[in-house]
Amino acid sequence: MRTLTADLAIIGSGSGNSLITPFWDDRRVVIAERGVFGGTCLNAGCIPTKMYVRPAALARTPEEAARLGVTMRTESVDWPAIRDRIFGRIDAISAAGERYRAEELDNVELISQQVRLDGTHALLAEDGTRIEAEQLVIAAGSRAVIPEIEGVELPQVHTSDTIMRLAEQPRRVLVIGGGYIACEFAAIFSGLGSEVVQVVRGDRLMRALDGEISAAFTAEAARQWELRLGCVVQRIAEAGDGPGVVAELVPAGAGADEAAAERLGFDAVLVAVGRIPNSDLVGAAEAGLDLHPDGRIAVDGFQRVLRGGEPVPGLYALGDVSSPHQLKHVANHEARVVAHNLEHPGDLRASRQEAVPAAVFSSPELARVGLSEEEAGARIGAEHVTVKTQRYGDTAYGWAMEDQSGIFKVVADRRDGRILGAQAMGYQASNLVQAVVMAMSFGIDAHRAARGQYWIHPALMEVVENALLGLDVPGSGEL
Ligand SMILES: Cc1cc2nc3c(=O)[nH]c(=O)nc-3n(C[C@H](O)[C@H](O)[C@H](O)COP(=O)(O)OP(=O)(O)OC[C@H]3O[C@@H](n4cnc5c(N)ncnc54)[C@H](O)[C@@H]3O)c2cc1C
Ligand SMILES: NC(=O)c1ccc[n+]([C@@H]2O[C@H](COP(=O)([O-])OP(=O)(O)OC[C@H]3O[C@@H](n4cnc5c(N)ncnc54)[C@H](O)[C@@H]3O)[C@@H](O)[C@H]2O)c1
Repeated sequence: MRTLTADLAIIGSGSGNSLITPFWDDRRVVIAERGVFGGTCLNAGCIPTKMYVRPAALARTPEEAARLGVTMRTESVDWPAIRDRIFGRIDAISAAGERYRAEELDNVELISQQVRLDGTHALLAEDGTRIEAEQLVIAAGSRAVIPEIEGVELPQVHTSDTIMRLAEQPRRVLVIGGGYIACEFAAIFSGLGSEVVQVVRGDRLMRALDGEISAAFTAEAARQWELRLGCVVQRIAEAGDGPGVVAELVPAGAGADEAAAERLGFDAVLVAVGRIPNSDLVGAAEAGLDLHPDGRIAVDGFQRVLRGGEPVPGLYALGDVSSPHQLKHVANHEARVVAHNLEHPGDLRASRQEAVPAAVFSSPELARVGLSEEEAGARIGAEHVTVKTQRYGDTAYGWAMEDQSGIFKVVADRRDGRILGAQAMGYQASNLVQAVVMAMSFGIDAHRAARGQYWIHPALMEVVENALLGLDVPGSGEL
């Protein structure tokens, strides 16, 4: 059995890879990766999905153009060309990153295997290699939940890991789920011209969002692709007469019912019903680490892993394996915090928990930060909450776009004007929400944010200005 000793050992080459700063040049580092080098965001997450979102949005352009008096037509979509452009770039970045770590740095050893904790400061690889480390970081990410549906193991059934690499664009796609991944892929495939059926257990999409935004988004989605709300897939089977599958849909809660089942044919199925932390793959429970009920590794404010409620010195976790957010910008931030704490154990920094934004790059785009109206009411009492929902269509740029659906909702405490959150649906929603992220992060109240700066006229950002001006907060109405 080989034993390696290291100053730092890292599980996971996603956000974990960024921990290897110049500080470690004269120290020994081991990084373990069981899958493709570079992690989820690069290889199968944020980056390739958004590289599909853009061509899908372009393919939808004729609809908007028609409202503005311009006649356009999307002639065709070349799926293999789109796919190869995306993965031609991504696969090369992943391979170069792996080569750099494996071959070009004398102080870093890449273990391309699954590793498990052996206690809190050692790892065991599949080939028996033992790695003893003074400090250790668990950055093992999360993986797709596979629902218990008969036929889910068929090759036509995909997760987000595989669906983007299909050889051909599917003519008909079944999307199971109503969250981030399902809503992004439903928009991608429908934009590119596939027939999409999205099956959701509940009565609306993106239920985690503000009720008003999620209801408006559900209506917009239903206009663009087929939505089956209050429905579940009870079985998927080979079609028999071709390469596709047949899926049986039944009302949610109905139980197995042959007679009530509706049978629909598809070329591909995407299951997107959530992601679970990879704490089991690293043997976190066996090592005695504290776990949340959803399987996340428990950490303190400095990202130190907890064991029996106490931080384990020199053991950190970051990203999807420990975060409730499962977002890349959160994993990146936590990696910067952990990088600092590894290098300065006597001067620990805490990770930021406030004003965490997120966007869903669907059609239309969605974005959020902070509390929804319902959450704010529960937190400070509904009587103290003031909200404003600003329609894009009631601003100058909204007229230019002839926008019919965009909305930007902001929530504040009417007593002191503190901004509590914002949610948006529409063109560039993710960029618009960033203005509120900035105000919340730097403690700028709603009136100051609206009136304490210039807003470029007639930019789309005036949607945010008008939303802030519409709140009933101290100072509102003043020039
Ligand atoms: C389809 C999709 C789209 C997304 N889009 C966005 C987006 O637009 N914006 C956004 O903010 N977030 C998005 N996300 C979420 C984002 O990708 C994740 O939050 C982020 O990548 C998590 O980073 P991480 O470093 O925690 O984990 P990862 O990047 O997943 O890295 C963990 C690595 O650890 C490895 N590993 C696990 N266990 C072991 C073990 N025992 N031994 C060795 N190696 C191990 C894994 O193979 C993996 O490579 C998306 C996710 C998906 C799936
Ligand atoms: N743009 C982004 O930032 C982005 C994009 C994709 C993914 N992500 C991250 O990845 C995470 C995982 O994405 P996701 O879409 O898989 O999860 P999600 O939690 O966003 O949505 C899961 C959906 O599946 C449904 N569901 C759960 N169990 C089910 C079952 N057994 N049968 C049918 N439906 C079921 C839920 O009701 C929900 O609609 C997200 O929460 C997000 O943090 C982020």
